[in-house]
Amino acid sequence: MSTNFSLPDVSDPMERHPKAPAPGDPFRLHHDLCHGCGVNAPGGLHVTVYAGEGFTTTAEMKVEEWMLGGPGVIHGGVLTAAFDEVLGTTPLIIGVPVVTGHLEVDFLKPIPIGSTLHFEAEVAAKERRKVFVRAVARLDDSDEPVATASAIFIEIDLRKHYAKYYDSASQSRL
Ligand SMILES: CCCCCCCCCCCCCCCC(=O)SCCNC(=O)CCNC(=O)[C@H](O)C(C)(C)COP(=O)(O)OP(=O)(O)OC[C@H]1O[C@@H](n2cnc3c(N)ncnc32)[C@H](O)[C@@H]1OP(=O)(O)O
Repeated sequence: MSTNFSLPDVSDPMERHPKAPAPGDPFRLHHDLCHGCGVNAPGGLHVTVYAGEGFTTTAEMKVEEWMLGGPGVIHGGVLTAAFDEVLGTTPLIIGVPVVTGHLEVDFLKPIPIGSTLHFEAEVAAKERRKVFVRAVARLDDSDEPVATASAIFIEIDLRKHYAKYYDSASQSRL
């Protein structure tokens, strides 16, 4: 399948899930070995995503030496993984567990090792099982975006989707 990020003309109605964290509160870890958020993931990003107002979220990530790509700057794949985590957690604000179907990243500025990235994301629309999410990343000393990302996530039945791969998937928390 070949896809572009293109918002539907009309979104399905969306509501903040009653069990979504309050603005400023973190989403609970979904798996302790998750490369994005897991506290026990070897070489993981250890990103915590926080609920914002409405359908928005925020997150931060310290850009560490091991994330290096070009000399002194972050690797594009590491940044993409961070976006995947932030964007992929955001649909939980409407109570929808998802997997990534399509992810686009625009790399706008070099991102130095030692800086801190600040992410803001929002669910922009939902159409049937597709959830459209956008995000922007900025550095702590600037309002200027250094990268943006857009993604189409696909709603899944967690137990069915992961049953074949990991029989305790049903124990993961949302
Ligand atoms: C262990 C426990 C974990 C617990 C978790 C909790 C959640 C907490 C989140 C934390 C944050 C994680 C953040 C990281 C998230 C990843 O990185 S997930 C890992 C990477 N992604 C994957 O592995 C997905 C692999 N792909 C697949 O499994 C299947 O292709 C999919 C995506 C489930 C779709 O298959 P399907 O269910 O058969 O869907 P299908 O009926 O073909 O299509 C349904 C709709 O989606 C559209 N669609 C399908 N594929 C695509 C695509 N690639 N692009 C665009 N649209 C698509 C179709 O066009 C269709 O649209 P409409 O016809 O309604 O317009």
